[in-house]
Amino acid sequence: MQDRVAFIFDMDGVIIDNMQYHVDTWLALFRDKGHELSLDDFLEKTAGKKAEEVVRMFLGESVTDADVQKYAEQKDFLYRYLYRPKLAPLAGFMAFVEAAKSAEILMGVGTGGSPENIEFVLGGLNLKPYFKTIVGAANVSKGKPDPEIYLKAADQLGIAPENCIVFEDALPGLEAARRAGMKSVAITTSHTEAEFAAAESVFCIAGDFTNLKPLALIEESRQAVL
Ligand SMILES: O=P(O)(O)OC[C@H]1O[C@@H](O)[C@H](O)[C@@H](O)[C@@H]1O
Repeated sequence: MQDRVAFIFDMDGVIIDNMQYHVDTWLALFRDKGHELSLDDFLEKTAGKKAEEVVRMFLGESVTDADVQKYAEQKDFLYRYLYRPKLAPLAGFMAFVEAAKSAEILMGVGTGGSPENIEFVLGGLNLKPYFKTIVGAANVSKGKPDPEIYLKAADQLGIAPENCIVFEDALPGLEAARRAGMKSVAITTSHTEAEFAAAESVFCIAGDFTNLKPLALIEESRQAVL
């Protein structure tokens, strides 16, 4: 009998297409603090990190812990305010998780998002019942590309890392999956297909979930030699 497989979904950029809102609100926050950032690679540097890590990355160690917390909350409040009217699952996602549920595939979420942002997305879209575990920024000491988020999710699902398939849109997230020993499906909401060329854990690239079928994907991951 073949080992049981689990799906672990990144949240932002995979379950919903919102990463531009995170970028815009981060840049607004830093502008407000006197730092005009116009980095092409902002997303690559920050996606999937804990918000506190992102604040420290650009404002340094001189900021107090209380201010780091306050700035992260200000940015996330603005993000939720701006993104709320657009809140919707990525195309095909609902049918995909319904099919995975019918096939009794265990599912979890591994995100760098805060508890408030997780509730906003997964609570707001009534998605929480699909997931046996939801690991977020508050549950780990390090955000992506550290593998801690994905390893913790695998552990809570009770599935060995090599039998977990990660769904990711961000390069640090794919690196986290690789370091966790997991294969990945790359979703092109934040990057082009070409930008995933060096991502070693990726066995499948898709724009959204419309053409993805859970059991076919598991078969494809088993055949993939990475
Ligand atoms: O893509 P993930 O892991 O769901 O990460 C979401 C996080 O990604 C980071 O880039 C943002 O700065 C956070 O604010 C956001 O919550």
